[in-house]
Amino acid sequence: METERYSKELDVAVRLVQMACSLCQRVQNELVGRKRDEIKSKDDDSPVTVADWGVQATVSWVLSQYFSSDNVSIVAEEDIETLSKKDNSSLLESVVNSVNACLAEAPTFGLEGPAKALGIQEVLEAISRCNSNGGPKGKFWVLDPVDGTLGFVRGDQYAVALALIEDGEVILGVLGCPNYPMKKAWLNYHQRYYRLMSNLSSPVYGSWHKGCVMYARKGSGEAWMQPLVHDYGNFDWQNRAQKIQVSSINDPALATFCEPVEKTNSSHSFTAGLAHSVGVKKQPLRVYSMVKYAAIARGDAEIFMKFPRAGYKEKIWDHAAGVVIIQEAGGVVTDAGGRPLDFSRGSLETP
Ligand SMILES: Nc1ncnc2c1ncn2[C@@H]1O[C@H](COP(=O)(O)OS(=O)(=O)O)[C@@H](OP(=O)(O)O)[C@H]1O
Ligand SMILES: [Mg+2]
Ligand SMILES: [Mg+2]
Ligand SMILES: [Mg+2]
Repeated sequence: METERYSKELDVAVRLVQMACSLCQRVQNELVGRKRDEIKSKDDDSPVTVADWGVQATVSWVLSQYFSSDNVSIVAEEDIETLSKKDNSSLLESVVNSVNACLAEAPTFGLEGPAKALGIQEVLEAISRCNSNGGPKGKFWVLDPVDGTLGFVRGDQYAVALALIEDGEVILGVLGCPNYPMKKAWLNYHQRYYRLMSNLSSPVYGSWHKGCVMYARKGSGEAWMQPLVHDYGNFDWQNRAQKIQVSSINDPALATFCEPVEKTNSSHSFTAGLAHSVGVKKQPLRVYSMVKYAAIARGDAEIFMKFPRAGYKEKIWDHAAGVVIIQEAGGVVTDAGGRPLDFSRGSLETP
């Protein structure tokens, strides 16, 4: 039956993203509190952390356990170049520890972990196995282990994004948003609390803070959101899933648009001009990462605009999961020319 295709893939992917969110929460608490020396810069000056590598290793390892007969193919953001440098052995050790701590929790998420802890080589192999080139034919997973790493290291919003692509089409998308609560009102409460407490060096996210995981399967006409397992303990988290839909507001004067926090990632002046010209009056909602897609999918905002500077090529892992979730929640995603995003063009770019 058509609707049941990929149900195992979706089930494993949702559990896996839940588990990855738990890894990220642990690392974010440590980073924001203390271990700032474990934030590394990549060649383009963007940050990368134990969580980026740790999630990539964990997702890669679990997918290859569950779908080994499929010759799992994964396109993902990170590689092992920095981690393999002699000077970075303690960083590598932190990654291995975080992967093993995460996999040890696998049964809590209904997944099977390894019989014994993974060694350094196994972790490096799991990260570097995600080197597929993607392309127009066949099936491959796309992973952004931590999207919005800048938000992540600032103790703010970030997302774990996993998607499955077949013959150039996004079939499944799962978006974990550990700092994006199930209800928008809780976010406002959190932000007020954050401002009040911003002079504290310790993590500000208390146990009351709730994150969510969104997911959708292409063609199902449904998109779903569930709370983080980590926030609910092992209690009934799957039954707490709720359907989400994009906003029904179609008057630009009542609409809110989302955009990146960083001006260097998208021109704020260009979007302000565009918003003004179509009658948008409200202030933009600036949020790090694919949480912007999450905000649109459940109707917290109506429009998402991103216009990178000339020369920057968008990566498929920054969009795939978000696009299918928005579409199944009733929304539309296009490039600046009004065309659908093209996920068949290989690992490094959409048009
Ligand atoms: N120059 C430039 N222009 C456009 N986009 C860029 C650029 N540099 C990076 N990136 C990618 O954008 C991801 C974060 O983008 P956001 O749209 O969420 O921006 S922001 O964090 O809110 O400022 C971010 O994803 P992560 O690396 O996963 O954090 C980058 O892949
Ligand atoms: Mg990204
Ligand atoms: Mg990333
Ligand atoms: Mg990055």
